[in-house]
Amino acid sequence: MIDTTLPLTDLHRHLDGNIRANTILSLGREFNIALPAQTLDALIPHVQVTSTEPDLVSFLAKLDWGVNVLGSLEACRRVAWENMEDAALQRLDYAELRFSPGYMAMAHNLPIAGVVEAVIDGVRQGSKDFGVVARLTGILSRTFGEEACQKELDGLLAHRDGITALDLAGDELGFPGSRFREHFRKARDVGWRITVHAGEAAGPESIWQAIQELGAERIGHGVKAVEDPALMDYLAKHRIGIESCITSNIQTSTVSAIGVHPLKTFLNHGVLATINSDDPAVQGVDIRHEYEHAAPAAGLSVEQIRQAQVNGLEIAFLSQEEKQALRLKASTR
Ligand SMILES: O=c1[nH]cnc2c1ncn2[C@@H]1O[C@H](CO)[C@@H](O)[C@H]1O
Ligand SMILES: [Zn+2]
Repeated sequence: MIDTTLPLTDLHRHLDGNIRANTILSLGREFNIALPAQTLDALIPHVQVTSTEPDLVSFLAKLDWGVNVLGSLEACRRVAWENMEDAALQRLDYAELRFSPGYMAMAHNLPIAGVVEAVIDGVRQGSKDFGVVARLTGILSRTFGEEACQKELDGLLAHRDGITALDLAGDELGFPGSRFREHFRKARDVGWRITVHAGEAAGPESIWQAIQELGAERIGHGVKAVEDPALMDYLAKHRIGIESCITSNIQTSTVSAIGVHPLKTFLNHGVLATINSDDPAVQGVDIRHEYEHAAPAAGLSVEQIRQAQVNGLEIAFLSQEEKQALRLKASTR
């Protein structure tokens, strides 16, 4: 189902939602952190979603052990580098990795700007070592409020050249985008691209808000857009990309069953929708699973899956020249 003559992209992957269970064990030992289990098998249920969670916030709690073991900046660098190794193992040509430096810094009170620097460094090194093109998106974790997000933004701005875009993630219902207008104005002022998690836990109004007030050029999840025909038309007309993450949407109970996932509706409507992973290690899936199993189960035809793959490069935060280089590489392998 993956067309190997086209670049394979993953535009929506949380680097801090993709910390290997084995690495959690190893860092737990290194920093003497009492983990809920000492063996891989026993740890899995604590760090991985094994069935559907009742809502987004319960799902997000599964990411906590991964960041709780980040006891040093070197640990942050390590998980960033391992994310690039994972990207290569999954045969990605292009990975957009996102991370919340404030969330990663929290448990051990690490300097936020230091976390940003360590992640940039780990991803750069990994990109070289494994030959996968990567870009980084900074996340403001809305769950911790406006002030914490301002500190997070400052840390990201301290290394602005290593960052391509800004995103807003976390508890969408409790912390609406309207609280973060100023943060995103600053991000646009320094020339960052904008993508926002919206229409996942909240309704279509949250997607309108992200576009009109935060300047979102792409939307993470956006599942609730199908409830608003005018929004569907707007997304298609203005080429606002949708980063769909099918398995994630089932596990967070955002979508009630895989057969009714709206990705095929987006594609039928001419929306630039794409297939992505979200938090692979926490979900127990990878991008290939999303293309080969989740997308067909969500009712996508072979042609629609191919269209989603084409869209992945189309809406990537890359220049036309960078996209063309990736197309050429894929078409001649
Ligand atoms: O599916 C998701 N929806 C909303 N927020 C998410 C999702 N997965 C992870 N995060 C959030 O992203 C930050 C870490 O990168 C954290 O704020 C985490 O809660
Ligand atoms: Zn996400």
